[in-house]
Amino acid sequence: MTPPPGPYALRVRDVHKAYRSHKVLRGVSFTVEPGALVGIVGENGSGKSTLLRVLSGQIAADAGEVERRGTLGHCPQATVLNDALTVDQHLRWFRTAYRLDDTDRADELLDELHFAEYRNTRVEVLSGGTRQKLNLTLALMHDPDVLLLDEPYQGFDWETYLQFWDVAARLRDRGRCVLVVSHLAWDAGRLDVVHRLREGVATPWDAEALDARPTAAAQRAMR
Ligand SMILES: Nc1ncnc2c1ncn2[C@@H]1O[C@H](COP(=O)(O)OP(=O)(O)OP(=O)(O)O)[C@@H](O)[C@H]1O
Repeated sequence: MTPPPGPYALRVRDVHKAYRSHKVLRGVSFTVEPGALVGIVGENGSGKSTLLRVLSGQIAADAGEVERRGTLGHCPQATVLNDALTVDQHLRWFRTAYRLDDTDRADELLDELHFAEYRNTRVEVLSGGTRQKLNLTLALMHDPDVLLLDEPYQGFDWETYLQFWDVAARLRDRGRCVLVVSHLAWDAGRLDVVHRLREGVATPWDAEALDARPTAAAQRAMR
């Protein structure tokens, strides 16, 4: 497939990835422009996390090309945190790793995602949802150009889930490329473009065809 001309933040061309004989990605191609909020959906096991790991460079594709313009923020599904450190210690650690002058952006995110009260709490005693908020903050605090977020709101309460989408929309409005892995049908209405992974390839998905509103039962399940 020939990608469309023009500016892009992320260009994926004919990416293949197998685990031994299990062919998970069998020719994934798409292009994401700067300033786009894009969803990757698909059933469990369809290869969404594998695709994000390939896009982030965490694992190598067997074939195909990934071109990325600008800095990367990757929020993996499994949190990579140090139990012995507090939230603040994580922020200082990542400030150094990212070579930032301050933690201003992280401080904003602590407020926006409602977990500033845990600044001095060690990760080992944080709830799963709060760990995930820290995981997401660490992926966003250097204001990267391309964001790869693998179900970043896992364990969030409903208010914080909504807040996450506000944060993602503002990043998109500031020209960032935001890619969100989701298996929740009701997220589709919040996304500019949705790619569905099935049988190893990505195809555009018509969000209009879905009822993008969560049911009351679904909202309760998120609490
Ligand atoms: N390191 C690995 N070694 C072998 N098989 C793997 C590995 N990682 C993933 N798989 C397999 O590859 C397939 C795709 O997995 P992946 O985690 O990418 O799917 P997913 O769409 O993200 O699933 P989910 O919605 O459950 O998170 C699955 O069948 C999984 O068992």
